[in-house]
Formats: sequence, structure tokens, C-alpha cells
Amino acid sequence: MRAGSRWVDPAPLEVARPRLPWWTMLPGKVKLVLLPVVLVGLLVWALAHLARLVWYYPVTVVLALVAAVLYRAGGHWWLGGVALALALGGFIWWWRDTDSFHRRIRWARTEYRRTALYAYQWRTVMRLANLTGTAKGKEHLPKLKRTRSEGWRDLVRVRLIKGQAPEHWEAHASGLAHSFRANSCRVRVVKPGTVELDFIHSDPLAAVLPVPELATDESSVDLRKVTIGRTETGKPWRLKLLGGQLLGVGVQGAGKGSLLWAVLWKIAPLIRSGLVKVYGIDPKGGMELGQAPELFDQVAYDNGEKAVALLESMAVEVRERAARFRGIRRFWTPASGEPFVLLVVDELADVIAYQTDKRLKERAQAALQTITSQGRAPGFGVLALVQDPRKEIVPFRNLFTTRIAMRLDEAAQVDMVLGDGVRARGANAHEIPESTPGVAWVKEDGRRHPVRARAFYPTDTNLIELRHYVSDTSATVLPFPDNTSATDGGSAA
Ligand SMILES: Nc1ncnc2c1ncn2[C@@H]1O[C@H](COP(=O)(O)OP(=O)(O)OP(=O)(O)O)[C@@H](O)[C@H]1O
Repeated sequence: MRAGSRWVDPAPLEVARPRLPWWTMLPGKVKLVLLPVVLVGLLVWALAHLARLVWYYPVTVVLALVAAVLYRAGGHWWLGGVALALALGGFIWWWRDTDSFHRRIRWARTEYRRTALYAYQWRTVMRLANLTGTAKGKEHLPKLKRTRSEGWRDLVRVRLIKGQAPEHWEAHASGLAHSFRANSCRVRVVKPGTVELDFIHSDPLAAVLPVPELATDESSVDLRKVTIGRTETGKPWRLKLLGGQLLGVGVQGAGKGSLLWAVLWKIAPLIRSGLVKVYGIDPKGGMELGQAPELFDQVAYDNGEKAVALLESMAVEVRERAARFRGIRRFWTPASGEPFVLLVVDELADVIAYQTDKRLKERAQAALQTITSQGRAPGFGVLALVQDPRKEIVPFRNLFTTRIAMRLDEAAQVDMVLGDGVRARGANAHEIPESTPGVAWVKEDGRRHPVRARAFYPTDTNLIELRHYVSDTSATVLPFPDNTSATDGGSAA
């Protein structure tokens, strides 16, 4: 060895040794014994795959079987003839009644979109969106479960991989929507470990909803479920007036007026019969509530002393009634002999935040807090509308049990109205288009998922009809049941 030179180990031979599966090393006799077990295993595997195919594509499988039978029985002419007749029949059906065609043919869309869109791209999208995981060198992929295409949206169920939370998916919702060519994507938890993705393609609430006929009798109105519009899944949009306090927030022109009138429209039979009393505050000088003053038992058209006095007298009523109920009943019912009282405030901020008189502001806030926090059980409800949802404006937002976010200015306002994390679940109230006033995201206390809905639109003519309806003196005013003898189901405390 020359002086100064160093010994260097030769590079290790980097040739991967061929690795044979362990079972190839087993003795021949053992292999022979294991063969039936392996064959049964393979059969079970094949049957499981077949069952999966039938589960996910039932109609395609049935059609394929029918086609095979036809082909065997009559040959390709028969098969071609039947297929042509079906195609022609389908075309005529679509042409004559497109709606029913789309409704009935939903399975075809579901199975086609599952194959061509979701199953086909699933692995790639999951990898690119970082929704896969690796453990012990093995890749774990979220499982694509059942899908359903409803035209305006596709529902895609997914089994999460271990260690994954719905929040992971909420964070990737926008990317998933773009990957699967949808306008937006919402994530809903179905059960532990399974989420459902809603891929939205169009807006089922794009059309204006006219108000339904005014109800003729009181029995059709349930204050726990007042239908004031339709949700995007086509169900009635129901608000809980009895036992709930409602806060509606939206920018100018968001359609807060329709929310308010739709509620009054639906409870009109009870207003007419005296079972419901409505108090109103309209700081805009009566621009809104002044359209049907006959509906209100008391109304203030400003945000000054009169409005605050109204709030304070209502707060006193709340306390007095609660005291009367104590030990007798726990919750208001019509049989209590006293009316349900609904307070409607058109621009809440004007009453409790933009007051120049500090003393009036404090009095209004204190009274409203009493009404919202103590009014539910003794039969006092609040429907407050406001444009600005910030805490400085409505410091006690959390006292409202149902919060309604109509069109908002900024994304950050959504969680202010609906609660932390609700926007991530898809409630994009700041993306409601200007062209659809009356559309809102609704979040009820105790329900994880917000609902998208649109309120009925009472026109000026409808409001005139409403005024005539409630002031119709020929209406029968129901006597209140006797307070003492009533068996109303209201439970004693
Ligand atoms: N549910 C609805 N469906 C269809 N159109 C509606 C609906 N609600 C309101 N509109 C339309 O939107 C316009 C604005 O509605 P509205 O005045 O109720 O908004 P707002 O939120 O009360 O605004 P502001 O805060 O300025 O009073 C109305 O002129 C009405 O034509």
C-alpha cells in the first residue's frame, strides 16, 4: 500500500435477491393438502366480487343476464330488435315527459356515473388529493361504497381509512369537486368511519317558490314545525317557533323579508284566532312591518324609547308567565289559556347596537337577552333579522337556537352565524348567488349538519290578502280552554 492512500471497502453488490413466495418452499405433500383450501378461498373471493358487482350495479347485471338469455334463445337479431325497440321507447318517453324519464331512469345515471366517473378515477384522485395512507409498506385507499345520482347531485359514500377524520375530507372538498367535475362538494358523516360526499351539479332552489294557499283552520299549524319553504332535497323547510329562537342574517337584498312574511303567512290562522300574538319592531320606520300592520298586537316603527319599552314589557311578561307556570307546567301549550307570543325584529342591529343613546342600548340588550334566554318554555319566541353578524353587533348570538345564514358578504361570516366549523361542512352562504334571494343555510342547535333551503316568496298581493285574512272579523275566535281544568299534556314541574 502506498503511503497516504487509504483502504476503501468495495461497494456492496446491489443486486436484489429473487424472493420467492414462502409457500413455494413447502414440501409437495403439504402443497397437495393445502390445494383444496386455496381453491375454496379463491371461490369465496370470486363470489364476493360477484356479490359486490350485483350490489353496486344491480340493473346492469339484470340487463346483461336478460340480454344473454335473449341471445341464446333468439340469436343476435332478436337481441338487436329488442334493444332497438327499447331505445325507441326510451326516446319517445324522454320526448313526451322528460321529467318522469329523468326521475325513473335515475338508476342508469347512478350506475353509469359510478363506473365512468367515480370508480374509474377513484385511486388516482385519492392519491393526488393525499387521501391515501401507507402503513407497513402497504398503501391504504379509502373505499368507494354506494353512489346515487339524483340529477342535481351525486351522493358518494366512502369508508375512511384508519386514522382519517371527516375534517381531512372537508379540507379537500374543493379539490374533490374539481376532480369529479362538480360545482361543489360537501362532506357529511353517515356513521363512524363512513362519510357521504355530496357532489353538487346544479341548484334545485333556482326557481322562486310561491306561497301556498292560506290555511283555513288552526289545526293545520304546528308551532313546532312551521313550513316556510323547501329544502334543496325537496322536503318542507320547517322552523321551530315554539321552543326555539330564530336569528336570520343576510346582506341587503338577501331576502330576509320573505323569511319574516313566510313565517307570518303560515301562522296566520293562529294570529287570526288569537292563539298567537305578534309584537313587531321595525327600526326602518315601518318600511317592512308597515306592509301588514293588522298582524301585530303591538308594533314600534323606530329603535327609540318606544321599541325599548316594548322589549322591556315583553321581558316582564316572560318573567311573570314563567312565575305563573312554576310548579304547574313546564312548557307552554295552547291549553295553558295564554297566547304564544312572537317577537319580530326587522333590523336587530338598529335596536341593540347602533343606538346612539347608550342607556337605551343597554336596556334593549338586557330585555332581549331575558326574552331569548327565558322565553322558550313559557311560550315566547323571537324572530330577529340582522345584516351584520359580528359579535359586537349581536353579542348573544348563541342564545338563538336556529340560525339562518342567507346571502353573506364574506366567508368568515358563515361560522359567525352558524357556528364554528359549519362552513367546512359545506354551508357556503357567502356563495349564494344574488339571483336567488330567499335561499339560506339553516343550522339548528343539536344537529351537526346545516340544511340549504329557500323561503316562500310572499308578493305584495299576498301581503294584502294576508291583511284581509287576519282582520276578517267573521273568523271564529277560539275560546281558550279553561286554565284550571285543562288536561293539556304539559308536564308538571
Ligand atoms: N324568497 C324569495 N324568492 C324570490 N325572490 C325574493 C325572495 N325574497 C326576496 N325576494 C326578492 O329579493 C328582493 C330583496 O328582498 P328583501 O327586501 O326581502 O331583502 P332583505 O334581505 O330584507 O333586504 P333589506 O335588508 O334591504 O331589507 C325583493 O325585492 C324580492 O323581490
